[in-house]
Amino acid sequence: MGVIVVAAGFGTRLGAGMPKALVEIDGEPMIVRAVRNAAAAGCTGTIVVVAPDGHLEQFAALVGQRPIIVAGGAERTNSVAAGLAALPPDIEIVLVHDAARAGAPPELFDAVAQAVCSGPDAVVPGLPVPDTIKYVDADGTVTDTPDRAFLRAVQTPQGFRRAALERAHRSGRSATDDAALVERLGGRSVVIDGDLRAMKVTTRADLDAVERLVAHESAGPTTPQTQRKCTT
Ligand SMILES: Nc1ccn([C@@H]2O[C@H](COP(=O)(O)OP(=O)(O)OP(=O)(O)O)[C@@H](O)[C@H]2O)c(=O)n1
Ligand SMILES: C[C@](O)(CO)[C@H](O)COP(=O)(O)O
Repeated sequence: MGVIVVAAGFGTRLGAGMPKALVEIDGEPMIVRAVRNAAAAGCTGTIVVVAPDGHLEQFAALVGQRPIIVAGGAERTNSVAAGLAALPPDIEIVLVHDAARAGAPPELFDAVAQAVCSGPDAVVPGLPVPDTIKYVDADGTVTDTPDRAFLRAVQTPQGFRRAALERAHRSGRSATDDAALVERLGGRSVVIDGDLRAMKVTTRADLDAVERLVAHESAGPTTPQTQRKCTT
């Protein structure tokens, strides 16, 4: 299995004055934490890190020898495509992960990989949505209130049959997640249980929340970060 860790965004909404993947959580850059968690999953073979153009050497020094490092593009979709192009040809299952979700644990990578092996084109971890969601039109008039029992807030890593992901990227479309590209071409995409630790750092408030989550975890019993067995 290959894992593409997209880390080429600049983190405008966080406003840290550096690429977001270099911002530290508990004293460790997000890219280091994300790659360590991906590498600890038993199913992981090749790792590709997609870094901001102009920062490749800096990222290579942080993540060590194992990952392949490539430059990203203007949009997240372009960065995923760059990572996909760098994967060795024999890899058939691909996970796409945001460095901004650095706390996603190794067991989530393995759960996604195993679910892909059971048949669908795309597998997405997701959590129930606690708020009531409204569809609104341009002037704010509510056009619908979907039943939240059928809604999930989706995370990464998202897993794919490589052929389905490549086909989706060849469509030339853009989307905020890769599964949507697969779904638009009629691919079967399924949601499995997500994990709170995979929350995304977008704003300063998110970074503070993740720091609190990590502090809370390190105060309790720890999960050993040993190499896990892959059953796919
Ligand atoms: N051109 C881009 C844009 C985003 N990403 C990556 O996609 C993930 C999710 O994107 P987001 O959280 O929106 O990150 P940024 O684009 O950095 O944030 P912002 O929109 O605030 O600038 C991040 O790990 C980010 O590094 C990427 O590799 N290439
Ligand atoms: C892929 C993603 O993390 C799933 O929730 C999300 O869609 C990324 O969106 P962003 O706007 O690039 O943060």
